Amino acid sequence: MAKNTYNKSGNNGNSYRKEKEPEEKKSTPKRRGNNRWERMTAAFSDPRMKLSLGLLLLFLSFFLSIAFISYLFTGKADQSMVGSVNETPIREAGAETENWLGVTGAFLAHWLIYKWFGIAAFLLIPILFLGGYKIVFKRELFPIGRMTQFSLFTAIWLSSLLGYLVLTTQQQEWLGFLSGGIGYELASFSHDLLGWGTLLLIAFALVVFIIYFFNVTTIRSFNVKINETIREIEEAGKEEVHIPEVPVVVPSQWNSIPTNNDPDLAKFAVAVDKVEKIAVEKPEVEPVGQSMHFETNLTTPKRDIPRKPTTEVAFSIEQPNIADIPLTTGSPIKTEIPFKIEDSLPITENIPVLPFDKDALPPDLPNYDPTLDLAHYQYPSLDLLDEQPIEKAHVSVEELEANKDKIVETLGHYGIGIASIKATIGPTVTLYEIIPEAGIRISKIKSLEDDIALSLAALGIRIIAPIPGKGTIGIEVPNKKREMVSIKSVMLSPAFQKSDKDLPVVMGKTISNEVFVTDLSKMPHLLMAGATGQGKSVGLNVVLASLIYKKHPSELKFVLVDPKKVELTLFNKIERHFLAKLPGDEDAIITDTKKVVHTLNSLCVEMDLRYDLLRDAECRNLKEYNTKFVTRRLNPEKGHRFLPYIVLVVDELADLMMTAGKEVEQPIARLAQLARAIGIHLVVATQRPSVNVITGIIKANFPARLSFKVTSKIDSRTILDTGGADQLVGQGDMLLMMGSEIIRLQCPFVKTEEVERICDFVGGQRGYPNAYQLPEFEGDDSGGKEEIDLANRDSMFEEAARIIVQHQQGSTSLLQRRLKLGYNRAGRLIDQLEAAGIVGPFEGSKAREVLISDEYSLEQLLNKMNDDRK
Ligand SMILES: Nc1ncnc2c1ncn2[C@@H]1O[C@H](COP(=O)(O)OP(=O)(O)OP(=O)(O)O)[C@@H](O)[C@H]1O
Repeated sequence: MAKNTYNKSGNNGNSYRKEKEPEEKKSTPKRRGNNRWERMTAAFSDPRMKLSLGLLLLFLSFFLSIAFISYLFTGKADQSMVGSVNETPIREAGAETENWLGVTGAFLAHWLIYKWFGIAAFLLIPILFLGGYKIVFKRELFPIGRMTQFSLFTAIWLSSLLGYLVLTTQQQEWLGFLSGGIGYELASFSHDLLGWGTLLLIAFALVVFIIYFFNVTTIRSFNVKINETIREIEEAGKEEVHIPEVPVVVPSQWNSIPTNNDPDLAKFAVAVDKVEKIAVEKPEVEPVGQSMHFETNLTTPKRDIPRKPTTEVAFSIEQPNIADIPLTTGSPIKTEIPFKIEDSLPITENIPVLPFDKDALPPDLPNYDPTLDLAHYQYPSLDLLDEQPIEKAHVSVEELEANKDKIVETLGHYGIGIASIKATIGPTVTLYEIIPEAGIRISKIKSLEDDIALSLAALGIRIIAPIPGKGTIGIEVPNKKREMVSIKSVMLSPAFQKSDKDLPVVMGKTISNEVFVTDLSKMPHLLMAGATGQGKSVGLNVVLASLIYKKHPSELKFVLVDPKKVELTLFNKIERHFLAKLPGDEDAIITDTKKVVHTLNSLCVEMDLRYDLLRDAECRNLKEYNTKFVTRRLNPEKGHRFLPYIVLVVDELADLMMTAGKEVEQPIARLAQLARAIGIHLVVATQRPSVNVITGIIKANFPARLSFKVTSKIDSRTILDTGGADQLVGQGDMLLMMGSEIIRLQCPFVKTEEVERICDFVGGQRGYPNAYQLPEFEGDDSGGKEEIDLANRDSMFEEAARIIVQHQQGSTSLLQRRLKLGYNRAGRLIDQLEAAGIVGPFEGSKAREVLISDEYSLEQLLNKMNDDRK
């Protein structure tokens, strides 16, 4: 890895050295000769002089080229003239000379070729040309130093070789120009000493020159050099894009996204558009949260070099520390990459660094099918339910007329005139809708409710004044002979059969004999009340049966709480299909109050886990999340899983509230408040709808409330915020309040044997190996905490501390997920963190308070702990 160095002297070099003291500062006296030398160098540094010198060298190179070429043809003829040039007047000599460049051309060629280097003298020409070109055009066509070395060696070496040729052929007169005088003399001298060994010497000289010239150190690298040279030539048409050392800051929040094969390998991409991808192997990486550096060269064909910074560079980084980075969905990291192509391109603006989507799973995978684990599961059929004799509610014309007359008469006693009256016969009651004469106040009619009931001599008169959305006044009068609404009859209805609701529940029949199907996921929780024997247990069975009929075991789990210990035991049989329980518990149906508290808190933990998953997946609710999971857009290796709905059924809240009070109230309220989005729904029943059971906080979080007959108006108000439930006629006659609307319904009847048959049918099929496991909940009742020895800290203590502080959330489940730990170890870690003062004490279902606010303070604390241990 190249490191940026700097030069204290302030120049741009990469080396650091002391600058020499300026000569002037030395106190030695100046000599006169120095002045002349300075004037000369000053004259040569004059740009005009430089240009003239450069042109002179270029001129000489052309001059010699012509003179030398001419010499090859005229050299012989001019030889005698050159030999007698001192004795012959210059004009005469000029007239005799045949060289194209006159006496000077002939003279220079004769000396340089014939006398000195032979034809190797031609190698002087490129030296002169390159020197002149460099001075004139301020550009180097070829490294002039290397060219000079090459030319001088070759001139001597070639003339020696040719000299040896001339010598051994004894053709000096004819061939002497090939070797020149120097070559011939060297060859003669060597021949006298070595004989034909001269050739070996010449060959050896060539090898030594190559070694030095190409910087060869071994024979293998010699080959490599040649290959490199070949490659250099091949790459001559390419230009190099250099991306200098770039700091890429990995925020502490960002995730490592380990690969399947190599958990230590994290990948990042630098998007610069187009060009090609390049992988950088193992650049140095500093710890996460700080910066890492990489440097790379992009080689790309010249024509593809973008004028704008449009390159994509992908590089992989080995990060030994990255396995412990908390996994979160990372947003792109931005960094600045100065991007240069030989000064010709502008430096780029911000180039985003994007994480590779490793979340993306192979696109050709089919959708995930949650039902495949129990692919042969058979939904229960309606044949399991009893055929009920069709006993329609029978209200005779006489009964209708008599009731009508009584209503008109009773109201008449109180001065209320009736404009019109009509009757609708329901399964349990008949609704008389009346339109009073003009000027009658509705509140007056409502206040006469009891008097009218007395006059009609029947129980269960309910006055609805006015009927919402109709503007009429309703008087519900129980039928003398009521209709039994069988569960089979309502389940057979298209409203239930064709329902596409997420959690469809058939609630019963309305006053106008319509089957009423509701969606529990929309309710999203249901509070049920009713005096004993009025149909609550039947109602709960109807809810459970509806869901079992419509959902696959992979989509729905029940948590059943039955303090009465008898009502829900039938559902034990479907434990491995539809029930959820705490790990290690034998019974799936919870009857013990202490276990109820644990289970409720465990559901709160499950809720928190689910919220984390939804947040990671950037989904707003369970449906979106599951859709994303099914379509393979969530990676199971990151903890994502298909999330079934969980329906918590509590039969008899009153018992629990009496024995556990707040311990039960808090988690129920918390679940009711928050659990709707993550698919946990509550159905809570009580026979005592008093304010100490249905507390304000519980009531406020259950917008959907259902009441069977209750014993008093006060109870009715407690559950429904209005009277009316006390006027019901029992046996499944009920009022359902959803928001501000109250509907009277007849709950369907399901016998215990029918429920048993359904459970036998489901339970008789192959199920999951176990009930659905709820997360373990760490209660504060698990006996006194053992003394925590911080000297023997868990090996993951520091990582756990960092995660907790980074997220500012002291939760065991967070550690479980981030560190992939079992509950017990994560729990121990939390205890140690508490002992170390990093998190606060246990706070029920809420996450513990984090006492360290930032990572810096944490590191200080950790360092201190490490020092103490030493
Ligand atoms: N929907 C219904 N249709 C007809 N009869 C019903 C209906 N619901 C309940 N009954 C009758 O009322 C009886 C008592 O019902 P259920 O056991 O559901 O009452 P409960 O409210 O659960 O009482 P407890 O609180 O004592 O358990 C049933 O045995 C049945 O005869």
